[in-house]
Amino acid sequence: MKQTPVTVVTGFLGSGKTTLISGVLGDTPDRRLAVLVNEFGEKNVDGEILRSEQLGHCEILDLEGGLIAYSQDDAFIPTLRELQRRRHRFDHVLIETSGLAVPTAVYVVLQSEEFAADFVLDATIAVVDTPLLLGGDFEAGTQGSEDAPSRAAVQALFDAQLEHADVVVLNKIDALNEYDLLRAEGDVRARAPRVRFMELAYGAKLDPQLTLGLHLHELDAGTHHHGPVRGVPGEESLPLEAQHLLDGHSHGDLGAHLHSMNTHVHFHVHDTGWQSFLLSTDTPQDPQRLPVILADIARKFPVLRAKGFAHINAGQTLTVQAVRTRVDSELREQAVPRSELVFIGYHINRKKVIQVLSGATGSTWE
Ligand SMILES: Nc1nc2c(ncn2[C@@H]2O[C@H](COP(=O)(O)OP(=O)(O)OP(=O)(O)O)[C@@H](O)[C@H]2O)c(=O)[nH]1
Repeated sequence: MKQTPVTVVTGFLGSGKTTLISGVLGDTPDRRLAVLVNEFGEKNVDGEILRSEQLGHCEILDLEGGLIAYSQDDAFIPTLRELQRRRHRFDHVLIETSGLAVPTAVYVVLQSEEFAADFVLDATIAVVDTPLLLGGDFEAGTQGSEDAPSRAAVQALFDAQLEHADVVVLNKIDALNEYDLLRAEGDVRARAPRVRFMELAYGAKLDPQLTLGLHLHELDAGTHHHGPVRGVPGEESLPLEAQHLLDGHSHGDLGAHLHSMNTHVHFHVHDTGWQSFLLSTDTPQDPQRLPVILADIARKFPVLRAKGFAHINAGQTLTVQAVRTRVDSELREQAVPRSELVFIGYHINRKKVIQVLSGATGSTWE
């Protein structure tokens, strides 16, 4: 049996990974897909969203616990093992990494003795929130300024995700003009010159042919190679002369492999500045007011992402998706027993968020 291709979808918090994957799943009814969703936070909202679309040809598996780790991983490795046993049932595996992860740990696990013969990396796709990129939100701030640590942490992660991508998808581009797109492409190329393809996703839609079955790493599968692809035409496809620039990601022997594991640990040591917490309440929420309140909270505190479900009444639920101060919400005819929102940010103060949220909504959040 051929190796099962694995596509890794990475991208910063709220860039549109789940939306994009959901579109790909909808467009590929003929493929049997397994989707592994890894979220940073106590609750897997993305997994629930994908499952709610009821796509019979896909199996959605949650990976709890934040970041996929190199070893002693109690979520990713057992799940992959489980998929390995049922490999004949799937044509392709998609892994959505958390918005705070760099996908190198996934590569190392895929290349390990246990999995290398059965799985092969197809491509790593990084999804970019283009308006935020153009707005300078992924730039480090002025040294000494109050938000400098948070901005530096955001930039480091954003750049690291791009650095490991084969394909970068410029997302949320619906309202952008050609000049903006060229500027965004230039910015990405300057940060990550080794990216192979740039794609534009209008309305978070991408042709599945540009997403699945790219075979960008197949020729290298036996040689533990995650660097430039040798099988794709064009000058970008040539291997880099200075392979050491790949920071341990292109290697043909075990020594280099071990080296790569060591050099990448720093990306996965959890930066304790990143925090996430789940707040919930039993009190029904006002669907008009809640989004306004959440935008206000993102203005007051370093909350970069908030998402979840709010209980409105016996028959209605508000799905809430906030990326910084931009809050999307949607009323659904579906009941949830209580409101649950996940907040993610850099050094956010849970108590202060509770205070403002409880005061503004007139409910006790805890
Ligand atoms: N306007 C616009 N909004 C989008 C687009 N793609 C995604 N969004 C919105 O962006 C928000 C975040 O989208 P998600 O798909 O949940 O992002 P994500 O990368 O999976 O988020 P995390 O897993 O939390 O990192 C949602 O409100 C989406 O509706 C797009 O192309 N245009």
